[in-house]
Amino acid sequence: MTNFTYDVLIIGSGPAGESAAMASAKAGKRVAVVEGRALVGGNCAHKGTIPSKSLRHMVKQIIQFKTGNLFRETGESWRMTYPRVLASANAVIPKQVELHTDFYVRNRVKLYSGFARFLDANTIAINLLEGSREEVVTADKIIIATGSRPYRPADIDFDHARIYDSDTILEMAHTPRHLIIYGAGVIGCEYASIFSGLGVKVDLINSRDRLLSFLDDEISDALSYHLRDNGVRVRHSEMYDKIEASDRGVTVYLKSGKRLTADAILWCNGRSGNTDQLNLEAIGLEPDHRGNLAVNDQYQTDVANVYAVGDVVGWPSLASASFDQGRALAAVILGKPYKEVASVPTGIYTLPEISSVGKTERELTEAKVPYEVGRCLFKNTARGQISGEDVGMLKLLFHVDTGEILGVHCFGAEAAEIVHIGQAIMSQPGEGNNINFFLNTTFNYPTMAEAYRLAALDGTNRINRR
Ligand SMILES: Cc1cc2nc3c(=O)[nH]c(=O)nc-3n(C[C@H](O)[C@H](O)[C@H](O)COP(=O)(O)OP(=O)(O)OC[C@H]3O[C@@H](n4cnc5c(N)ncnc54)[C@H](O)[C@@H]3O)c2cc1C
Ligand SMILES: NC(=O)c1ccc[n+]([C@@H]2O[C@H](COP(=O)([O-])OP(=O)(O)OC[C@H]3O[C@@H](n4cnc5c(N)ncnc54)[C@H](O)[C@@H]3O)[C@@H](O)[C@H]2O)c1
Repeated sequence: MTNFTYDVLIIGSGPAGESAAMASAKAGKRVAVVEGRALVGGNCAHKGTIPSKSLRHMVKQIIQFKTGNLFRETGESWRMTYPRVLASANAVIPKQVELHTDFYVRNRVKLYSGFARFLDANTIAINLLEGSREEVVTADKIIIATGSRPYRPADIDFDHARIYDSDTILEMAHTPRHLIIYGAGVIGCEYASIFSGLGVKVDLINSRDRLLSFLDDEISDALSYHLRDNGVRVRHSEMYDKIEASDRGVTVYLKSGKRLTADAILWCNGRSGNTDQLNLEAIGLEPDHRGNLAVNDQYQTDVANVYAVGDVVGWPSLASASFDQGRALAAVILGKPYKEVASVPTGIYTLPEISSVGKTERELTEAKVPYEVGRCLFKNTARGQISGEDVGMLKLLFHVDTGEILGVHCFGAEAAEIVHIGQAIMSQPGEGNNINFFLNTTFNYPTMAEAYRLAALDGTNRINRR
């Protein structure tokens, strides 16, 4: 048998790479991780999930402060600058790095700081960040967990000071008065909430005819309403023709003939898998046009000992799923039972927050499933009234005949948290998944979770009235 330097070598220290590394190391494998950045945590900690969620948290605090009864009485009027809020938000990144670095140290995982590329299916050359040296290592199994980056079309000048993507927006050193956000996917909608919350005038340009069309229609409609209510100008079914930037501003020429001018533009239209620097030709792997790699249900690529997890395999491109994919892959490698990551809840940190799990009304209608809807408006919960966070709704979709919960859709305060109650019940086997759970269980009061009881009562009352 060949004597490799490592049993498992992982390229990338984001959630996918880290969880694969930890699970392999805990099982006694000799594990190494190669990370192109000087610090671990991946784009998740440095550019994506963590900084954007931290920014959003700060903005939410500012809004609460400005709109809270007590503070409003003081009559103070002030504006927070984006750089000031960003600096505060970014304080979480070093904490994340410290936490995650410790995981590698404690689990004796060798960390290489440098860029990895394949020499052959078992051999990696690492261009070390320190000393511009190259080191060559071998491994029995190699995991590609290199994540993704913002897609940058060639006709847009991303070097211009007024043109940002979701990475470079974290370096913007001023507060624009007017921002165009091009691309109304999850990232675009979240940043539209952040900037409108800071009082920036936002135009959100969507190439499709509704926002986040994978959501339940009612929730997507609610998001459109509330973004508009917060001052965002949402423009559907628009595509750019060209984008011009000058010292005075940036202009987006739309294919519809419209012309929008603002102080800056944030490009949020799609991401590409980080595969172009891996020298994949050396092992005969070819990514798709978005830079993503195809894998089978064991996260194995077309090269038997080379696997891929996280954003680089495409859907669902979430930190939450990436952690689980890494762990599932380690189980595959260790020959243990594993569960492919297939059902993932949605948690979208717009203002208001959105979360869902299971089927939408549209999907159930198309599949001809007889279902009923139970709703609870947060303004009708004691907790919503006390906290003042009374915008929002919990919606339960359940089978008319069996009571099986088929979908949970929520927007408003703590939506991404409370959806997990429904998710836990939906994952119970057999009759354990039933709307009656919420009628026969005593919840703490006053809580947002009480919304489940109220929604279940609403839904079952509709059926009982028939
Ligand atoms: C703005 C934004 C907000 C987001 N918000 C959320 C959210 O709220 N919830 C959620 O679940 N997900 C969210 N996501 C998605 C989430 O960040 C990603 O799904 C997650 O980071 C993917 O993890 P990963 O391990 O695949 O890779 P990444 O986190 O992308 O990390 C990959 C790492 O590989 C390294 N690397 C790349 N190539 C090489 C190489 N050749 N050699 C060595 N190292 C290399 C990179 O430097 C990077 O550190 C968000 C993403 C963005 C952009
Ligand atoms: N809270 C969260 O969970 C969260 C937050 C931010 C990002 N993310 C992850 O990051 C990923 C990237 O987010 P994003 O907002 O850049 O991408 P996205 O896939 O949501 O879409 C971005 C924009 O590109 C458009 N688009 C995408 N594919 C298209 C196609 N085939 N044809 C035409 N237009 C298309 C969309 O309509 C949208 O306007 C998401 O898939 C998401 O999983 C998650």
